[in-house]
Amino acid sequence: MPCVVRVAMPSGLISATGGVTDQSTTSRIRSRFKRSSHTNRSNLWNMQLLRHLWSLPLLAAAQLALAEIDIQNINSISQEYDYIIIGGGPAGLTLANRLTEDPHVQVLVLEAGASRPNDPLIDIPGFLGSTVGNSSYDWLFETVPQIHANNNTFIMNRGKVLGGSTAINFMAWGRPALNEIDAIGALGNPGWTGENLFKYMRKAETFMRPSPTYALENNLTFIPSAHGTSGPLHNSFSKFISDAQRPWLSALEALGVRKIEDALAGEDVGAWMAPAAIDGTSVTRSYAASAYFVPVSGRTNLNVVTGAEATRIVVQNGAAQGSMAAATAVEFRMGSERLSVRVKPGAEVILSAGTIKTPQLLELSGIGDPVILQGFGIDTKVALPGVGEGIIDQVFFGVSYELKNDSIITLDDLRDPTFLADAFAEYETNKTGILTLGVTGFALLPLQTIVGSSKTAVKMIDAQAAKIAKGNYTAAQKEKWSVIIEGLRAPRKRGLIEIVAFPGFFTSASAPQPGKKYLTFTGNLHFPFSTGSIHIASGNPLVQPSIDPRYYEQEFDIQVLVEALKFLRRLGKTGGFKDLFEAEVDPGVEVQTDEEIIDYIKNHGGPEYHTVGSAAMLPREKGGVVSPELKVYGTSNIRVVDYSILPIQISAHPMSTLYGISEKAADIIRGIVTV
Ligand SMILES: Cc1cc2nc3c(=O)[nH]c(=O)nc-3n(C[C@H](O)[C@H](O)[C@H](O)COP(=O)(O)OP(=O)(O)OC[C@H]3O[C@@H](n4cnc5c(N)ncnc54)[C@H](O)[C@@H]3O)c2cc1C
Repeated sequence: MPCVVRVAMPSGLISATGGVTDQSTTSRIRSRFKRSSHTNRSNLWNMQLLRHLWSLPLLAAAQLALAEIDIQNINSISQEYDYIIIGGGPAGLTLANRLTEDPHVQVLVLEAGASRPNDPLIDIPGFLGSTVGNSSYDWLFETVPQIHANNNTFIMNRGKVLGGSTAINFMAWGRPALNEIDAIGALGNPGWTGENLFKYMRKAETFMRPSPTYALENNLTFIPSAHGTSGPLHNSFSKFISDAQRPWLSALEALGVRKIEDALAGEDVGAWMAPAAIDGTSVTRSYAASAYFVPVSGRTNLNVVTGAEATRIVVQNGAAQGSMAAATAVEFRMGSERLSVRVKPGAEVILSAGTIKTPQLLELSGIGDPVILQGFGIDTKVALPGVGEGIIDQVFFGVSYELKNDSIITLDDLRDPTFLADAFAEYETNKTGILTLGVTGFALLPLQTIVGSSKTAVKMIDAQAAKIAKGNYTAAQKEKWSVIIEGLRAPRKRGLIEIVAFPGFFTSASAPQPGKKYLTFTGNLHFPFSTGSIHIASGNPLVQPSIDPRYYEQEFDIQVLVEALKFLRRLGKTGGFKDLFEAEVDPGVEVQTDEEIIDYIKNHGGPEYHTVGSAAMLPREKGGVVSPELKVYGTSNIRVVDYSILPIQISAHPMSTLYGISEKAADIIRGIVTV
C-alpha cells in the first residue's frame, strides 16, 4: 500500500490570527496584490459574474497562496476501518468527527481535493466568491445545453478541497421553515421532523451574539433559543455592513414585507438581517474543515486522506441472488496511482461526495437504472432507477444598480489594488473593515407578495396545479409537486422567492466601471418545479457526469422569476433605495417586455449551487435511493449522507440543514437514535 497523506497545518501565507502589521509587511502586501497572471477560464455565465466581482490581482494573489500550501505524507492506509467516508465536505467531515468520538472506531475519509489550511482566500470572509471558478478549489462541473434556457450551458461550481463547497461558498447561514422538514417526513420518511432536525442544526453550531449597541445600530435581532451555543461550526453577524444596504428593511416594509425577529427560529417568510458562517472571534470563515476536522485532526483513529479521488465501490451479490448487495472495497486514485482499500466485514461505506458526484459513484459501482448501466457496460448490482433522477436546482438572477454616492464602501472597492492592500492590512491588524463582510440582507417572499395581488397569485397557482394534474407524470412526482403547491397556497407559512442585497456588482450582462459603486439585488427561486437528472456519461470515472437540471422546463418557474424581477425593480424605487441609486445597470431600462426579461434571466441568471435529489430519501417504490436511515436500498453496508438525499427543495441556503442532517446521520449510524 502507498503512503497516505494526512493534512498538515502549515503556517500558511498569511496568519489567521491578529497582531501588528508593520510598514514593510504592508508594502509586501501591496506589491503582492499588484501582480497579475490569471487568465480567464471561461466565458460562461458564472465566470463572467465572478470575474466582475473579483479583480485579476486578487486572483494572482490566490496563486501565490497556493504555492504555500503543504501536504505531508504521514502514514499508510490500513485495511481495518469501520467506516470509509467518500468526500471530505460538510457531511463527510461531520460524520468523521462524530464517529471518531469513540476511540475504538476507525474512520478513513477520502477527499479528492487538497487541504488548504490558513488560505486567505478561504479564511477571510470578504474574499467570498474569489475561489469560485478556480480549478484549484472548484470542480467546475458543466450542465448539458439547457434547451429551455436558450440552449445555454451553465457551470456548476462545487468545492474540490477539504471542507467541500463550504470552503468556497458565500457563507449565508439560513434555515427552512419547520413545516418544510415535516413535509419531507410526510413523503414517507418517518423520524424526519422539523423539531428533531432543528435540534441537530443547533447541535452543529455556536452562535456569537452581537453586542447590544451593534445590534441596535444595525437592526440585528435574534431569538436566543433558536441558536446553538456549543457546536463546532461558528456563526455570527457580519462586522461590516455596507451603507448601500441600509434601506433594506424599511424599503421592504413599505412594500408590505414584515421584518421577522429571527429567520432561523422555524418561520422564514419576511425580511431579516442574517448571520453568516463566520467565527466572530477570529473573524474567519467557519467551514467544515476548520470546524469539524482541525480540532480533532490529532485523533489516531481518524485518517483523512486528501488528493484521493474515489472511483468505484466494489459491490458483491445483489438482487440476482435475492440477497443484499455489499461493499467489499473502495477503489480510488491518487495522482496516476490506482488504489483500493478493503471494506472489512461489518464495516460501512458512506458516500458524502455531494449531489453531483454521489450518483455518479453509485452508477459506476453498479447501483442504478439497469438500462443506463448496461449502456456503459456496467454490471447491475442493485437495480435502483431513482439514482440520479429527480434533481431540483435552485436558480437566481441579479438586478444591479449604480450608486449615486461613490464614497459608500462596497465590494467594488476591492477591484482597486491600493484599496485592497489597505483593506487587507486593516483586516490583518484590527480584524475590521470590508474584508470582514458577510452578506446580511435577506427576505423570503410568497408569490402573493411578488405579484402584489392574492388573486393573481391564486390564478397562477391554480393554472400550475391543473397542468400538473393533467400531465403525464408519475404519482411520486405529483406528490412531490403537491408539497410545493400546498406551500404556495399558504403564503404566511412558505416563501417561494428569496431576495438578497449584495453590496457590489454581481450581474454579468454589463461590466462595472472603475471607481463606481453598486448594489445588486438577487432574486432566487427556491422551489422550482423543473426537475432533471444527473447520470454517468462514461464508464470512465474521470469523465464528469451528464448534468441536466432542465431549467425552466416548467414554464411556471420562469414566469415567477419575471415577476420577481419586476418586484426588485419596484424595490429599487422604494424608500431609501430611490435616493441611493443613480441608475439600473443590468438588465437596464431597455429590457422591459416579459420576453426581454425572460431572455435576460435565461442568459444572465443561473444555478444557485443548491442542487438536491440525486439520491433521494424516499420509499423505494417512489423512486427513493436511500431509506430514512440513509441506507442505499438493496445494500447492507452503503449509506449516502450529503445534500443529494433531500427529495425536494427547502426555502433556505443549505449549510445549516446539511450539518443538521449529518449530525443526525451520525447518531443514526452510532445507534443513538432510531428513525
Ligand atoms: C459557490 C457556492 C456558493 C454557495 N453559497 C452558499 C451559502 O452562502 N450558504 C449555504 O448555506 N450554502 C451555500 N452553498 C451550498 C453549500 O456549500 C453546499 O450545499 C454544501 O456544501 C453541499 O454539501 P455536500 O456534502 O452535499 O457536498 P460538497 O460540499 O460539494 O462536498 C463534497 C465533497 O466530496 C468531495 N468529493 C467529490 N467526489 C469525490 C470523489 N470521487 N472522491 C473523493 N472525494 C470526492 C468533494 O471534493 C467535496 O469536498 C454554496 C455552494 C457553492 C458552490
